[in-house]
Amino acid sequence: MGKVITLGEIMLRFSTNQGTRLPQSDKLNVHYGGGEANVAISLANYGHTVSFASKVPNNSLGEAVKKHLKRYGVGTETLLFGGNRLGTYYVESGIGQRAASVVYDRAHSSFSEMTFNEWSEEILFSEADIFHISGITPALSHQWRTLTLELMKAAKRKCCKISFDINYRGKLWTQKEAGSVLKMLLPYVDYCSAGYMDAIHLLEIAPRPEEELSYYYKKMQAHYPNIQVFYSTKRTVTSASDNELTGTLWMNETYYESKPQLICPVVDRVGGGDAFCGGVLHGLLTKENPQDIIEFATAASALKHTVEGDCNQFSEEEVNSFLAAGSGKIIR
Ligand SMILES: O=C(O)C(=O)C[C@H](O)[C@H](O)CO
Repeated sequence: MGKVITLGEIMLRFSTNQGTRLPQSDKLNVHYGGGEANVAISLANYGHTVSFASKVPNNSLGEAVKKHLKRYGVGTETLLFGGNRLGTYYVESGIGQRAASVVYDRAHSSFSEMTFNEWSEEILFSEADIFHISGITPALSHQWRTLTLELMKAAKRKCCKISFDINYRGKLWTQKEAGSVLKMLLPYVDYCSAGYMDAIHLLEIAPRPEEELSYYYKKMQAHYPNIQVFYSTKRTVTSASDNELTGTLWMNETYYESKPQLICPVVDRVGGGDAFCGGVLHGLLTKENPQDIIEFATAASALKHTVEGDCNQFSEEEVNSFLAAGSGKIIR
């Protein structure tokens, strides 16, 4: 097992019940969300030593975040307290052909207003194998663009592998802004979650509709030869409650695809990408065979779609038995 540090913003998430729009809701379900916190929880579920670095207000909401992370076995020694508020976001659940939609209310949060590195490099990266961060963080402020780069460089000095999920969020910044920041960050990355939309719209790789995903991975690696592993999912969406998910991986200059996983019905898609990322990182830390890595990560993501909330709720054993049994079986 390995030691992993993930860093990012954690938020309170409020979501409607299916079939209810936000403006008509008089009750909302409460969960925690945040891409990097979700990855930390997946890895803790699989038995890794993992700590989450963030900043939350020094009040009972911040204390509740700490309890949430501890409940899953995520280390909180790098969770800072201070600042003004805990970011929140609202999810209007999708149903049938109507997609889910998100409203962020995270301006002036304790994390987004950080202006300098408040962590000690020693504490943050000591004995860590992987430092995981995502494109959501540099989207939060100009200061975070500089800080993300600084932290990546510091992690490299400590010989950590850098894992980066592009996680483009169009409600936080434009493609142009994201593209120019990515150019600065990607030279430090070892493992990258990026799909063909990222390649075309953010990394300026000319679209070639006749080409498969492997073409884009090859092109991205030609631009960034430091990145050893690329991965993403291909999703066939038949409706908001019915998806087929295929995991893809570029590793050792070879393209791998998982068998497709049918998710029917989709209970909650949010966090599916983080569960996939957690599965890939777990695979990179523990598995030899790239095909096994991508099968595990895709199954982990498929399972996440069956539960409410952003976090993966399944252990390594449960993901493996889902893989072995296939969907739709009773486990006795
Ligand atoms: O969108 C964000 O900024 C979040 O981190 C919220 C969710 O947890 C995330 O999108 C899931 O990947």
